[in-house]
Amino acid sequence: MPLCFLSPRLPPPPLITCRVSQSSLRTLLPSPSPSPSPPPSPSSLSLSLSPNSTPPPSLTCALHCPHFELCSGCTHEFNLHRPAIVDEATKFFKSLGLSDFSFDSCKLWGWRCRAKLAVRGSSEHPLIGLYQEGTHNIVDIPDCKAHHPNINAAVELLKKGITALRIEPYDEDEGTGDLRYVQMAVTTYSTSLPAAERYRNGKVQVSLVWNSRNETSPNSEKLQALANFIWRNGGPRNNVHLIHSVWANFQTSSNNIIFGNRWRHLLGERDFWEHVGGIDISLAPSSFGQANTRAFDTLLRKLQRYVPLGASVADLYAGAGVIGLSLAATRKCRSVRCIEINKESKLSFEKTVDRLPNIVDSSISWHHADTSKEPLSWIMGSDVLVVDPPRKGLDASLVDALRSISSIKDKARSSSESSSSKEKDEKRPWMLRAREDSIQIGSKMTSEDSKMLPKTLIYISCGWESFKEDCEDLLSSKGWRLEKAHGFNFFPGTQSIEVLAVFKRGQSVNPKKKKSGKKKKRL
Ligand SMILES: C[S@@+](CC[C@H](N)C(=O)[O-])C[C@H]1O[C@@H](n2cnc3c(N)ncnc32)[C@H](O)[C@@H]1O
Repeated sequence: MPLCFLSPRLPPPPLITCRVSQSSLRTLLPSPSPSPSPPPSPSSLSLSLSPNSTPPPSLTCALHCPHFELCSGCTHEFNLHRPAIVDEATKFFKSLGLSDFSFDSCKLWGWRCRAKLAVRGSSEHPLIGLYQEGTHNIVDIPDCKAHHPNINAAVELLKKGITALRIEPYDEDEGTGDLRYVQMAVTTYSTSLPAAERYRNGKVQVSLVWNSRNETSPNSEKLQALANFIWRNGGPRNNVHLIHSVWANFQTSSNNIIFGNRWRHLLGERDFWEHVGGIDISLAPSSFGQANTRAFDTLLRKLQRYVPLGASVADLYAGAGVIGLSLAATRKCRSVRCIEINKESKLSFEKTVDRLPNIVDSSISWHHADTSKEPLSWIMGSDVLVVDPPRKGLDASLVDALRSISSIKDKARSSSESSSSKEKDEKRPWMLRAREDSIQIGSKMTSEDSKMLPKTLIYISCGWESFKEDCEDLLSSKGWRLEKAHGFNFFPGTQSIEVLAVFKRGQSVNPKKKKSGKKKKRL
Protein backbone atom coordinates (compact mmCIF):
# COMPACT_ATOMS: atom_id res chain seq x y z
CA MET A 1 0.00 0.00 0.00
CA PRO A 2 1.63 3.29 -1.01
CA LEU A 3 1.81 5.62 1.91
CA CYS A 4 2.42 8.89 0.09
CA PHE A 5 -0.76 10.37 1.57
CA LEU A 6 0.94 10.49 4.93
CA SER A 7 3.30 13.27 4.03
CA PRO A 8 4.17 15.42 7.02
CA ARG A 9 1.43 17.99 7.57
CA LEU A 10 2.34 21.47 8.61
CA PRO A 11 -0.13 23.99 10.02
CA PRO A 12 -2.21 25.66 7.30
CA PRO A 13 -0.18 28.18 5.33
CA PRO A 14 -1.09 31.76 6.13
CA LEU A 15 -3.30 32.12 3.04
CA ILE A 16 -4.62 35.44 4.17
CA THR A 17 -3.51 36.11 7.65
CA CYS A 18 -3.60 39.15 9.85
CA ARG A 19 -1.43 41.63 8.07
CA VAL A 20 0.42 42.57 11.21
CA SER A 21 3.18 45.06 10.65
CA GLN A 22 6.38 44.63 12.62
CA SER A 23 5.66 47.80 14.57
CA SER A 24 2.15 46.69 15.56
CA LEU A 25 3.55 43.26 16.41
CA ARG A 26 5.91 44.81 18.87
CA THR A 27 3.11 46.60 20.65
CA LEU A 28 0.78 43.59 20.67
CA LEU A 29 3.15 40.88 21.75
CA PRO A 30 3.81 40.30 25.43
CA SER A 31 7.23 41.40 26.60
CA PRO A 32 9.88 38.81 25.83
CA SER A 33 10.12 35.90 28.26
CA PRO A 34 13.47 35.32 29.99
CA SER A 35 14.22 32.26 27.85
CA PRO A 36 14.37 33.21 24.19
CA SER A 37 11.74 31.49 22.06
CA PRO A 38 11.17 31.63 18.32
CA PRO A 39 8.85 34.40 17.13
CA PRO A 40 5.27 33.15 16.97
CA SER A 41 3.63 32.66 13.61
CA PRO A 42 0.74 35.05 12.95
CA SER A 43 -1.71 32.19 13.43
CA SER A 44 -0.50 31.59 16.96
CA LEU A 45 -0.69 35.18 18.12
CA SER A 46 -2.76 35.84 21.18
CA LEU A 47 -4.11 39.36 20.91
CA SER A 48 -5.69 41.11 23.82
CA LEU A 49 -7.65 44.03 22.40
CA SER A 50 -9.72 46.55 24.21
CA PRO A 51 -13.26 45.86 22.98
CA ASN A 52 -13.91 49.58 22.78
CA SER A 53 -11.26 50.17 20.16
CA THR A 54 -12.17 49.62 16.51
CA PRO A 55 -9.55 47.25 15.11
CA PRO A 56 -7.29 48.81 12.53
CA PRO A 57 -7.90 47.38 9.04
CA SER A 58 -4.38 45.95 9.06
CA LEU A 59 -5.58 43.46 11.70
CA THR A 60 -8.51 42.18 9.65
CA CYS A 61 -8.14 38.43 9.80
CA ALA A 62 -9.91 36.24 7.27
CA LEU A 63 -10.85 32.56 7.37
CA HIS A 64 -10.27 31.76 3.70
CA CYS A 65 -11.68 28.27 3.94
CA PRO A 66 -12.84 26.50 0.76
CA HIS A 67 -15.77 25.00 2.68
CA PHE A 68 -17.14 28.28 3.98
CA GLU A 69 -20.90 28.72 3.36
CA LEU A 70 -21.39 25.03 2.50
CA CYS A 71 -20.36 23.79 5.93
CA SER A 72 -22.30 24.87 9.01
CA GLY A 73 -19.21 25.02 11.23
CA CYS A 74 -18.18 28.62 10.58
CA THR A 75 -20.59 31.49 10.04
CA HIS A 76 -18.15 34.40 9.69
CA GLU A 77 -15.31 34.85 7.28
CA PHE A 78 -13.68 38.11 8.34
CA ASN A 79 -12.37 39.71 11.50
CA LEU A 80 -11.83 36.33 13.09
CA HIS A 81 -9.90 38.02 15.87
CA ARG A 82 -12.91 40.03 16.98
CA PRO A 83 -16.39 38.60 16.30
CA ALA A 84 -19.12 41.25 16.12
CA ILE A 85 -20.76 39.76 19.21
CA VAL A 86 -17.96 41.36 21.25
CA ASP A 87 -19.61 44.76 20.60
CA GLU A 88 -22.90 43.44 21.89
CA ALA A 89 -21.22 41.96 24.94
CA THR A 90 -19.39 45.23 25.63
CA LYS A 91 -22.69 47.15 25.50
CA PHE A 92 -24.45 44.59 27.64
CA PHE A 93 -21.85 44.71 30.39
CA LYS A 94 -21.67 48.51 30.20
CA SER A 95 -25.43 48.66 30.78
CA LEU A 96 -24.77 46.68 33.97
CA GLY A 97 -22.11 49.13 35.12
CA LEU A 98 -19.01 47.27 33.87
CA SER A 99 -16.93 49.33 31.50
CA ASP A 100 -13.80 47.16 31.49
CA PHE A 101 -15.04 44.03 29.70
CA SER A 102 -11.95 42.56 28.04
CA PHE A 103 -11.62 40.15 25.13
CA ASP A 104 -8.76 37.74 24.50
CA SER A 105 -8.31 36.51 20.97
CA CYS A 106 -6.29 33.31 20.87
CA LYS A 107 -5.35 31.10 17.89
CA LEU A 108 -7.43 31.99 14.83
CA TRP A 109 -6.77 28.93 12.67
CA GLY A 110 -6.11 25.32 13.57
CA TRP A 111 -7.60 25.95 17.01
CA ARG A 112 -10.07 23.06 17.14
CA CYS A 113 -8.47 20.11 18.95
CA ARG A 114 -11.68 18.09 19.29
CA ALA A 115 -14.17 17.40 16.48
CA LYS A 116 -17.15 15.09 16.09
CA LEU A 117 -17.73 14.38 12.42
CA ALA A 118 -20.41 12.39 10.60
CA VAL A 119 -19.35 9.67 8.15
CA ARG A 120 -21.64 9.26 5.14
CA GLY A 121 -21.42 8.64 1.37
CA SER A 122 -20.06 5.33 0.10
CA SER A 123 -16.94 3.26 0.64
CA GLU A 124 -15.60 4.51 -2.71
CA HIS A 125 -16.40 8.15 -1.90
CA PRO A 126 -16.67 8.62 1.84
CA LEU A 127 -17.77 12.02 3.12
CA ILE A 128 -16.53 13.05 6.55
CA GLY A 129 -17.74 16.34 7.92
CA LEU A 130 -20.64 18.39 9.24
CA TYR A 131 -24.25 18.74 8.23
CA GLN A 132 -25.16 21.47 5.80
CA GLU A 133 -27.28 24.04 7.69
CA GLY A 134 -30.89 22.84 8.03
CA THR A 135 -30.33 19.56 6.15
CA HIS A 136 -29.04 16.08 6.71
CA ASN A 137 -26.54 16.42 3.86
CA ILE A 138 -22.95 16.00 4.92
CA VAL A 139 -20.37 18.46 3.70
CA ASP A 140 -16.94 16.92 3.30
CA ILE A 141 -14.42 19.29 4.94
CA PRO A 142 -10.91 17.94 4.23
CA ASP A 143 -9.33 21.42 4.35
CA CYS A 144 -11.18 22.81 7.36
CA LYS A 145 -9.25 25.82 8.67
CA ALA A 146 -10.64 25.54 12.19
CA HIS A 147 -9.38 21.98 12.71
CA HIS A 148 -5.96 21.33 14.12
CA PRO A 149 -4.15 20.28 10.90
CA ASN A 150 -3.59 16.80 12.27
CA ILE A 151 -7.35 16.25 12.50
CA ASN A 152 -7.52 16.83 8.75
CA ALA A 153 -4.57 14.47 8.25
CA ALA A 154 -6.27 11.77 10.38
CA VAL A 155 -9.53 12.21 8.44
CA GLU A 156 -7.61 11.70 5.19
CA LEU A 157 -6.08 8.54 6.58
CA LEU A 158 -9.46 7.29 7.77
CA LYS A 159 -10.94 7.82 4.30
CA LYS A 160 -8.13 5.77 2.76
CA GLY A 161 -8.92 2.99 5.21
CA ILE A 162 -12.66 3.10 4.48
CA THR A 163 -12.00 2.78 0.76
CA ALA A 164 -9.25 0.16 1.01
CA LEU A 165 -11.28 -2.07 3.35
CA ARG A 166 -14.68 -1.35 1.77
CA ILE A 167 -16.20 -0.10 4.98
CA GLU A 168 -19.77 1.09 4.43
CA PRO A 169 -20.56 4.53 5.89
CA TYR A 170 -23.84 4.80 7.76
CA ASP A 171 -27.06 5.35 5.84
CA GLU A 172 -29.47 7.32 8.06
CA ASP A 173 -32.59 6.50 6.06
CA GLU A 174 -31.98 2.76 5.99
CA GLY A 175 -30.16 2.44 9.31
CA THR A 176 -27.53 0.36 7.47
CA GLY A 177 -23.76 0.69 7.09
CA ASP A 178 -20.97 0.38 9.66
CA LEU A 179 -19.28 3.65 10.46
CA ARG A 180 -21.57 6.41 11.77
CA TYR A 181 -19.34 9.09 13.24
CA VAL A 182 -15.78 9.71 14.20
CA GLN A 183 -14.47 11.81 17.07
CA MET A 184 -10.96 13.17 16.63
CA ALA A 185 -9.24 14.62 19.70
CA VAL A 186 -5.71 16.02 19.60
CA THR A 187 -3.33 15.93 22.52
CA THR A 188 -0.75 18.66 22.24
CA TYR A 189 1.14 17.52 25.30
CA SER A 190 4.25 15.52 24.56
CA THR A 191 7.04 16.20 27.00
CA SER A 192 9.50 14.44 24.69
CA LEU A 193 9.25 17.46 22.36
CA PRO A 194 10.42 21.01 22.99
CA ALA A 195 7.45 23.10 24.15
CA ALA A 196 7.41 25.17 20.96
CA GLU A 197 6.89 22.04 18.82
CA ARG A 198 4.21 20.35 20.89
CA TYR A 199 1.13 21.99 19.45
CA ARG A 200 2.11 21.42 15.84
CA ASN A 201 2.96 17.77 16.54
CA GLY A 202 -0.27 16.95 18.35
CA LYS A 203 -1.40 13.31 18.17
CA VAL A 204 -4.92 12.25 17.38
CA GLN A 205 -7.13 9.98 19.46
CA VAL A 206 -9.57 8.47 16.94
CA SER A 207 -12.94 7.20 18.20
CA LEU A 208 -14.91 5.23 15.62
CA VAL A 209 -18.67 5.11 16.25
CA TRP A 210 -19.67 1.71 14.93
CA ASN A 211 -23.22 0.76 13.99
CA SER A 212 -23.48 -2.38 16.11
CA ARG A 213 -24.30 -3.36 19.65
CA ASN A 214 -20.83 -4.49 20.65
CA GLU A 215 -17.53 -5.92 19.44
CA THR A 216 -18.97 -9.40 18.90
CA SER A 217 -21.61 -8.24 16.41
CA PRO A 218 -21.29 -9.14 12.71
CA ASN A 219 -18.82 -6.93 10.88
CA SER A 220 -16.74 -6.31 13.98
CA GLU A 221 -13.73 -7.84 12.21
CA LYS A 222 -14.01 -4.90 9.80
CA LEU A 223 -13.81 -2.53 12.73
CA GLN A 224 -10.62 -4.17 13.95
CA ALA A 225 -9.21 -4.13 10.40
CA LEU A 226 -9.93 -0.41 10.11
CA ALA A 227 -8.29 0.27 13.48
CA ASN A 228 -5.23 -1.76 12.39
CA PHE A 229 -5.06 0.18 9.13
CA ILE A 230 -5.10 3.52 10.95
CA TRP A 231 -2.48 2.36 13.44
CA ARG A 232 -0.24 0.75 10.84
CA ASN A 233 -0.23 3.87 8.66
CA GLY A 234 -0.38 6.57 11.32
CA GLY A 235 1.08 4.97 14.46
CA PRO A 236 4.58 5.21 15.97
CA ARG A 237 6.29 3.09 13.30
CA ASN A 238 5.73 5.73 10.63
CA ASN A 239 7.90 8.67 9.69
CA VAL A 240 5.11 10.88 10.89
CA HIS A 241 3.55 9.59 14.08
CA LEU A 242 0.05 11.03 13.78
CA ILE A 243 -2.23 8.71 15.74
CA HIS A 244 -2.31 8.60 19.52
CA SER A 245 -4.87 5.78 19.87
CA VAL A 246 -7.93 4.17 18.33
CA TRP A 247 -11.18 3.59 20.23
CA ALA A 248 -14.56 2.15 19.32
CA ASN A 249 -17.96 3.28 20.48
CA PHE A 250 -21.02 1.16 19.74
CA GLN A 251 -24.27 2.84 18.81
CA THR A 252 -27.34 1.36 17.10
CA SER A 253 -29.99 3.89 18.07
CA SER A 254 -31.87 5.61 15.24
CA ASN A 255 -31.87 8.99 16.99
CA ASN A 256 -29.30 11.76 16.54
CA ILE A 257 -27.29 10.95 19.66
CA ILE A 258 -23.72 10.41 18.51
CA PHE A 259 -22.35 8.06 21.15
CA GLY A 260 -23.74 4.88 22.64
CA ASN A 261 -22.84 3.73 26.15
CA ARG A 262 -20.28 1.10 25.18
CA TRP A 263 -16.66 2.07 24.62
CA ARG A 264 -13.65 -0.12 23.76
CA HIS A 265 -10.02 0.82 23.65
CA LEU A 266 -8.54 -0.85 20.54
CA LEU A 267 -4.97 0.36 19.91
CA GLY A 268 -2.35 2.82 21.11
CA GLU A 269 -2.12 4.55 24.47
CA ARG A 270 -5.17 4.22 26.64
CA ASP A 271 -4.54 7.43 28.57
CA PHE A 272 -4.86 10.77 26.84
CA TRP A 273 -3.10 13.62 28.63
CA GLU A 274 -3.25 17.35 28.08
CA HIS A 275 -1.74 20.18 30.09
CA VAL A 276 -4.01 23.12 30.94
CA GLY A 277 -4.49 25.49 33.85
CA GLY A 278 -1.13 24.42 35.31
CA ILE A 279 -1.95 20.70 35.65
CA ASP A 280 -1.86 17.49 33.63
CA ILE A 281 -5.39 16.38 32.83
CA SER A 282 -6.61 13.02 31.64
CA LEU A 283 -9.53 12.92 29.20
CA ALA A 284 -11.27 9.71 28.16
CA PRO A 285 -13.03 9.94 24.78
CA SER A 286 -16.36 9.60 26.59
CA SER A 287 -15.75 12.60 28.81
CA PHE A 288 -16.48 16.22 27.91
CA GLY A 289 -13.40 18.03 26.63
CA GLN A 290 -13.04 21.66 25.54
CA ALA A 291 -12.48 22.00 21.79
CA ASN A 292 -10.06 24.93 22.00
CA THR A 293 -7.22 23.78 24.23
CA ARG A 294 -5.15 26.96 24.04
CA ALA A 295 -8.04 29.33 24.70
CA PHE A 296 -9.21 27.16 27.61
CA ASP A 297 -5.76 27.41 29.15
CA THR A 298 -5.91 31.23 28.84
CA LEU A 299 -9.33 31.24 30.51
CA LEU A 300 -8.22 28.99 33.37
CA ARG A 301 -5.24 31.19 34.11
CA LYS A 302 -7.48 34.24 34.29
CA LEU A 303 -10.04 32.42 36.41
CA GLN A 304 -7.38 31.52 38.99
CA ARG A 305 -6.96 35.23 39.81
CA TYR A 306 -10.47 35.37 41.23
CA VAL A 307 -10.10 32.50 43.66
CA PRO A 308 -8.51 33.37 46.99
CA LEU A 309 -5.71 31.13 48.26
CA GLY A 310 -7.06 28.41 50.54
CA ALA A 311 -10.66 28.82 49.33
CA SER A 312 -13.20 26.02 49.31
CA VAL A 313 -14.61 25.59 45.83
CA ALA A 314 -17.63 23.85 44.32
CA ASP A 315 -17.25 23.17 40.59
CA LEU A 316 -20.74 22.59 39.12
CA TYR A 317 -21.16 21.08 35.63
CA ALA A 318 -17.61 19.87 36.23
CA GLY A 319 -17.02 17.25 33.53
CA ALA A 320 -13.75 15.54 34.51
CA GLY A 321 -13.13 18.26 37.10
CA VAL A 322 -10.49 20.17 35.15
CA ILE A 323 -11.48 23.57 36.56
CA GLY A 324 -11.76 22.42 40.16
CA LEU A 325 -8.51 20.44 40.09
CA SER A 326 -6.62 23.27 38.41
CA LEU A 327 -7.77 25.50 41.28
CA ALA A 328 -6.85 22.87 43.89
CA ALA A 329 -3.30 22.90 42.55
CA THR A 330 -2.77 26.59 41.84
CA ARG A 331 -4.84 28.17 44.64
CA LYS A 332 -4.04 25.61 47.34
CA CYS A 333 -7.75 25.19 47.99
CA ARG A 334 -8.96 23.86 51.31
CA SER A 335 -11.55 21.79 49.53
CA VAL A 336 -12.81 21.17 45.99
CA ARG A 337 -16.11 19.45 45.18
CA CYS A 338 -16.89 18.62 41.56
CA ILE A 339 -20.48 17.84 40.51
CA GLU A 340 -21.20 16.24 37.15
CA ILE A 341 -24.08 14.32 35.59
CA ASN A 342 -22.01 12.15 33.21
CA LYS A 343 -20.49 9.30 35.18
CA GLU A 344 -18.07 8.52 32.34
CA SER A 345 -16.05 11.52 33.52
CA LYS A 346 -15.24 9.92 36.86
CA LEU A 347 -12.32 7.82 35.63
CA SER A 348 -10.63 10.81 33.99
CA PHE A 349 -11.09 12.77 37.20
CA GLU A 350 -9.41 10.01 39.24
CA LYS A 351 -6.46 9.81 36.86
CA THR A 352 -5.98 13.58 36.97
CA VAL A 353 -6.07 13.52 40.78
CA ASP A 354 -3.36 10.84 40.78
CA ARG A 355 -1.07 13.16 38.84
CA LEU A 356 -1.63 16.27 40.93
CA PRO A 357 1.59 17.53 42.50
CA ASN A 358 2.24 16.06 45.97
CA ILE A 359 1.99 19.47 47.58
CA VAL A 360 -1.75 19.60 46.81
CA ASP A 361 -3.37 19.01 50.16
CA SER A 362 -7.03 19.75 49.47
CA SER A 363 -10.05 17.71 50.37
CA ILE A 364 -11.16 16.68 46.87
CA SER A 365 -14.36 14.96 45.81
CA TRP A 366 -16.29 14.20 42.63
CA HIS A 367 -20.03 13.58 42.75
CA HIS A 368 -22.14 11.95 40.08
CA ALA A 369 -25.22 14.13 40.40
CA ASP A 370 -27.69 16.36 38.63
CA THR A 371 -27.19 19.93 39.85
CA SER A 372 -30.82 20.74 39.11
CA LYS A 373 -31.90 18.41 41.91
CA GLU A 374 -31.32 19.72 45.42
CA PRO A 375 -29.14 22.58 44.11
CA LEU A 376 -28.76 24.08 47.58
CA SER A 377 -26.87 21.02 48.76
CA TRP A 378 -24.20 21.80 46.14
CA ILE A 379 -24.21 25.56 46.63
CA MET A 380 -23.71 25.41 50.38
CA GLY A 381 -20.35 24.47 51.78
CA SER A 382 -18.06 26.56 49.58
CA ASP A 383 -16.90 30.12 49.45
CA VAL A 384 -16.37 30.05 45.68
CA LEU A 385 -18.89 28.51 43.32
CA VAL A 386 -17.86 27.86 39.70
CA VAL A 387 -20.55 27.04 37.15
CA ASP A 388 -19.79 25.97 33.58
CA PRO A 389 -23.13 24.81 32.13
CA PRO A 390 -23.84 23.61 28.59
CA ARG A 391 -24.98 26.15 25.97
CA LYS A 392 -28.56 26.21 27.29
CA GLY A 393 -27.36 27.81 30.52
CA LEU A 394 -28.08 27.13 34.17
CA ASP A 395 -30.91 24.87 35.25
CA ALA A 396 -33.86 26.98 36.44
CA SER A 397 -33.79 25.38 39.89
CA LEU A 398 -30.14 26.35 40.32
CA VAL A 399 -30.87 29.97 39.33
CA ASP A 400 -33.74 30.03 41.84
CA ALA A 401 -31.49 28.68 44.56
CA LEU A 402 -28.80 31.25 43.77
CA ARG A 403 -31.37 34.06 43.73
CA SER A 404 -32.71 33.04 47.09
CA ILE A 405 -29.31 32.73 48.68
CA SER A 406 -29.40 35.98 50.66
CA SER A 407 -32.71 35.11 52.26
CA ILE A 408 -31.55 31.65 53.31
CA LYS A 409 -28.49 33.05 55.05
CA ASP A 410 -29.98 32.84 58.48
CA LYS A 411 -31.49 29.45 57.87
CA ALA A 412 -28.14 27.95 56.88
CA ARG A 413 -27.52 26.37 60.24
CA SER A 414 -30.87 24.65 60.54
CA SER A 415 -30.89 23.47 56.92
CA SER A 416 -27.46 21.92 57.24
CA GLU A 417 -28.45 20.33 60.49
CA SER A 418 -31.49 18.83 58.83
CA SER A 419 -29.36 17.66 55.93
CA SER A 420 -27.12 15.76 58.34
CA SER A 421 -30.15 14.13 59.90
CA LYS A 422 -31.28 13.15 56.39
CA GLU A 423 -27.91 11.43 55.88
CA LYS A 424 -28.87 8.73 58.37
CA ASP A 425 -31.96 7.73 56.49
CA GLU A 426 -31.53 8.93 52.91
CA LYS A 427 -34.10 7.44 50.55
CA ARG A 428 -34.09 9.78 47.55
CA PRO A 429 -32.77 7.61 44.66
CA TRP A 430 -30.74 10.37 42.98
CA MET A 431 -29.00 11.21 46.29
CA LEU A 432 -28.25 7.54 46.90
CA ARG A 433 -26.87 7.15 43.36
CA ALA A 434 -24.75 10.28 43.82
CA ARG A 435 -23.26 8.82 46.98
CA GLU A 436 -22.50 5.46 45.41
CA ASP A 437 -20.67 7.06 42.47
CA SER A 438 -18.84 9.70 44.46
CA ILE A 439 -15.15 9.78 45.22
CA GLN A 440 -13.60 11.44 48.24
CA ILE A 441 -9.90 12.14 48.45
CA GLY A 442 -8.61 13.58 51.73
CA SER A 443 -10.75 14.41 54.72
CA LYS A 444 -14.45 15.20 54.35
CA MET A 445 -15.87 18.66 54.80
CA THR A 446 -16.50 19.57 58.41
CA SER A 447 -20.06 20.32 59.50
CA GLU A 448 -18.95 23.94 60.04
CA ASP A 449 -17.78 24.12 56.39
CA SER A 450 -21.05 22.71 55.12
CA LYS A 451 -22.91 25.75 56.50
CA MET A 452 -20.91 28.16 54.41
CA LEU A 453 -22.51 30.15 51.61
CA PRO A 454 -20.49 31.24 48.57
CA LYS A 455 -19.21 34.81 48.47
CA THR A 456 -18.08 34.51 44.85
CA LEU A 457 -19.85 32.99 41.88
CA ILE A 458 -17.78 32.45 38.74
CA TYR A 459 -19.91 31.78 35.68
CA ILE A 460 -18.23 30.33 32.57
CA SER A 461 -20.53 30.40 29.58
CA CYS A 462 -20.42 29.19 26.00
CA GLY A 463 -24.02 30.29 25.32
CA TRP A 464 -24.30 34.06 25.10
CA GLU A 465 -28.11 34.26 24.95
CA SER A 466 -28.65 32.00 27.95
CA PHE A 467 -25.89 33.75 29.85
CA LYS A 468 -27.57 37.14 29.43
CA GLU A 469 -30.82 35.75 30.79
CA ASP A 470 -29.17 34.01 33.76
CA CYS A 471 -27.09 37.10 34.49
CA GLU A 472 -30.13 39.40 34.53
CA ASP A 473 -32.05 36.92 36.67
CA LEU A 474 -29.25 36.75 39.23
CA LEU A 475 -28.78 40.52 39.39
CA SER A 476 -32.49 41.26 39.66
CA SER A 477 -32.62 39.24 42.87
CA LYS A 478 -30.26 41.81 44.47
CA GLY A 479 -28.50 38.82 45.98
CA TRP A 480 -25.55 39.18 43.60
CA ARG A 481 -23.57 41.96 41.95
CA LEU A 482 -21.42 41.69 38.85
CA GLU A 483 -17.79 42.50 39.43
CA LYS A 484 -15.81 41.51 36.32
CA ALA A 485 -16.35 39.98 32.89
CA HIS A 486 -13.95 38.71 30.27
CA GLY A 487 -14.54 37.24 26.83
CA PHE A 488 -12.42 34.64 25.03
CA ASN A 489 -12.26 33.78 21.36
CA PHE A 490 -13.00 30.06 21.81
CA PHE A 491 -14.67 29.58 18.41
CA PRO A 492 -13.10 31.86 15.75
CA GLY A 493 -15.20 31.91 12.57
CA THR A 494 -18.44 31.91 14.56
CA GLN A 495 -20.41 34.44 16.56
CA SER A 496 -19.89 32.49 19.77
CA ILE A 497 -17.55 33.55 22.52
CA GLU A 498 -16.77 32.11 25.91
CA VAL A 499 -17.53 34.41 28.82
CA LEU A 500 -16.05 34.39 32.30
CA ALA A 501 -18.15 36.50 34.68
CA VAL A 502 -17.43 37.06 38.36
CA PHE A 503 -20.32 37.83 40.71
CA LYS A 504 -20.07 38.76 44.37
CA ARG A 505 -22.78 38.04 46.85
CA GLY A 506 -24.72 41.00 48.21
CA GLN A 507 -25.21 44.55 47.06
CA SER A 508 -22.31 46.93 46.48
CA VAL A 509 -21.88 49.50 49.18
CA ASN A 510 -22.68 52.95 47.84
CA PRO A 511 -19.76 55.11 49.05
CA LYS A 512 -21.82 58.35 48.90
CA LYS A 513 -24.47 56.93 51.20
CA LYS A 514 -21.78 55.73 53.59
CA LYS A 515 -20.31 59.23 53.83
CA SER A 516 -23.64 60.88 54.56
CA GLY A 517 -24.26 58.25 57.23
CA LYS A 518 -21.03 59.24 58.99
CA LYS A 519 -22.00 62.93 58.86
CA LYS A 520 -25.29 62.20 60.54
CA LYS A 521 -23.49 60.39 63.34
CA ARG A 522 -21.23 63.35 63.99
CA LEU A 523 -24.23 65.63 64.29
C1 LIG B 1 -19.62 22.94 29.11
S1 LIG B 1 -19.32 21.38 29.86
C2 LIG B 1 -18.12 21.84 31.06
C3 LIG B 1 -17.28 20.73 31.59
C4 LIG B 1 -16.07 21.13 32.41
N1 LIG B 1 -16.32 22.26 33.27
C5 LIG B 1 -14.87 21.38 31.52
O1 LIG B 1 -14.55 22.54 31.27
O2 LIG B 1 -14.25 20.41 31.08
C6 LIG B 1 -20.79 21.13 30.73
C7 LIG B 1 -20.84 19.86 31.57
O3 LIG B 1 -22.05 19.88 32.33
C8 LIG B 1 -22.54 18.56 32.44
N2 LIG B 1 -23.97 18.70 32.80
C9 LIG B 1 -25.01 19.01 32.00
N3 LIG B 1 -26.15 19.09 32.71
C10 LIG B 1 -25.83 18.82 34.00
C11 LIG B 1 -26.59 18.75 35.22
N4 LIG B 1 -27.91 18.99 35.23
N5 LIG B 1 -25.95 18.45 36.35
C12 LIG B 1 -24.60 18.22 36.35
N6 LIG B 1 -23.84 18.28 35.23
C13 LIG B 1 -24.44 18.57 34.07
C14 LIG B 1 -22.23 17.96 31.09
O4 LIG B 1 -22.22 16.55 31.15
C15 LIG B 1 -20.85 18.57 30.80
O5 LIG B 1 -19.82 17.73 31.27
